Amino acid sequence: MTASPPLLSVRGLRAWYGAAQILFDVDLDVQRGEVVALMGRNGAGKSTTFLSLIGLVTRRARSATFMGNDISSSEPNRIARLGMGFVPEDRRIFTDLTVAENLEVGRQPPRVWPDGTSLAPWTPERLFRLFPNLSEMAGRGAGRMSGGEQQMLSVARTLMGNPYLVLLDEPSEGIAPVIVEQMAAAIVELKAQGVSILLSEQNLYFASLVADRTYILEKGQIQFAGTMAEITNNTEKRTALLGA
Ligand SMILES: Nc1ncnc2c1ncn2[C@@H]1O[C@H](COP(=O)(O)OP(=O)(O)OP(=O)(O)O)[C@@H](O)[C@H]1O
Repeated sequence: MTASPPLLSVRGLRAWYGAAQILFDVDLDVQRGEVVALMGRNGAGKSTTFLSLIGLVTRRARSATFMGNDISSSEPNRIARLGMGFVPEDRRIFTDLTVAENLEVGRQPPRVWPDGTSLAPWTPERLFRLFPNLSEMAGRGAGRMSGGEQQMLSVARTLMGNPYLVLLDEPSEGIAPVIVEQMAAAIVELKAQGVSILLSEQNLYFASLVADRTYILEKGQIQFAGTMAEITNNTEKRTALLGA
């Protein structure tokens, strides 16, 4: 039996803000069902990698495929329609809508994998089981939530789109430790339910809790690719690339 092609496969990804080149020949793959951590210090290029994948910055790639489709120069709305979900670092929830209304904004039709397996559609009820905090505040204005609760809502709203792959930008950043633990537990549960995730993360502890593999960026280049165990045991790389 041959291995199935990666869900996401990128080779030679470069990106620019104006004249400034930020990414240099980034290669990465995500297989169906994997949780992969894109790591690196502040300014290493993690968010820019995500923005490149969803088509929001100037980018070029030798090749970039998602679900077998060439996305190397696709518009953001096409990439979203193909089933790539994105949770931005700044969350972008609608603060004048309730939690339940925010979820409805994200709702998209159910999807079926090319092999015929269906993706169990996300509903508010199913998401409330994943994030019990949200269920207690379904009618609350989203502006009256803590940063961590807003982060959960942002993830939940993206899942309402039934994405094949979720890009999650710094899920643990700026939230209280107890919510960080809940977020990690939710990601582990999402993986158990078959959701594929590429997340960016600076915190090695958090990444070790949730991810199978990691790519570590430094100055816009991948400087390490391997399993979480490999980076945890590699003191030299860990210190040099993550200061951890
Ligand atoms: N809109 C922009 N215009 C110009 N340069 C930018 C812009 N956004 C980011 N940069 C630069 O691009 C580089 C990579 O930034 P990026 O936000 O991708 O890093 P990051 O790894 O996600 O870090 P952080 O954790 O701080 O978000 C940095 O040098 C940053 O200053």
